[in-house]
Amino acid sequence: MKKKEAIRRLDARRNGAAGPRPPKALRMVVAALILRTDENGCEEVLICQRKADQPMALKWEFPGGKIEAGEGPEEALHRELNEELGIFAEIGPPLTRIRHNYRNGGAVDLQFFIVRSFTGALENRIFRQILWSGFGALPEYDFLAADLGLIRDLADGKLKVSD
Ligand SMILES: Nc1nc2c([nH]c(=O)n2[C@H]2C[C@H](O)[C@@H](COP(=O)(O)OP(=O)(O)OP(=O)(O)O)O2)c(=O)[nH]1
Repeated sequence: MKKKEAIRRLDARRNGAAGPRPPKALRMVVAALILRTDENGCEEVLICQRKADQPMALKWEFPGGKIEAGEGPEEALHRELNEELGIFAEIGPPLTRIRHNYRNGGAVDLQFFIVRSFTGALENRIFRQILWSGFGALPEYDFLAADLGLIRDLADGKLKVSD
C-alpha cells in the first residue's frame, strides 16, 4: 500500500464513516450582572439556575443569551432580559469579555454588561430558580465553566462593578 493511501485510511478510521466533524460555530453571547443594594448597603447580583432538561443542566449563570443576526450586543441583552425575566433593562457599561472552549467542542464569546436599573416586575420565566447573591457567596454556586474566572474575581474583589 502506498504511504498516502495508508494515511488516508488512518484518517478515515479516526474520523469515523461520516468524515471529520465540522467545528461548532462560535456562540456570541451577552449576559448581565443585574445589581441591587440590600438593606445593609451591600451590593447583590441576580443569578439564575438552568433547568434540569437544558444542556449544562442545573448550572448557574447570569441572565442573557445568544446575539441574533443583525443585533448589537446591548440590543440583544435588552431582548434576552425581557424574554427571560420580563424586565426592560437599561444596559450599562461593559464589564468584561471571556472566550471559552467547552469540552464538547463548542466555543462561546461572552460579553458581560452591568445593569443597575430596569422597569417592569422581575419574574422568573425560564429558569429553575433565580436569586440575589452577595459577591462573596458567588463561589458557593455551581456556575458554568466559562464564568468561573469571573466568579473568582468578583468574589475576591478584583473586578469592581461600582461606578
Ligand atoms: N446567559 C448566559 N450564558 C452563558 C453564561 N456562561 C456561559 O458559558 N454561557 C453559555 C451557555 C450557552 O451555551 C450560551 C448561552 O446561550 P443560550 O442561553 O441562548 O443557549 P442555551 O444553551 O440555553 O440554548 P441553545 O439555544 O444553545 O439550545 O452561553 C452566562 O453566564 N450566561
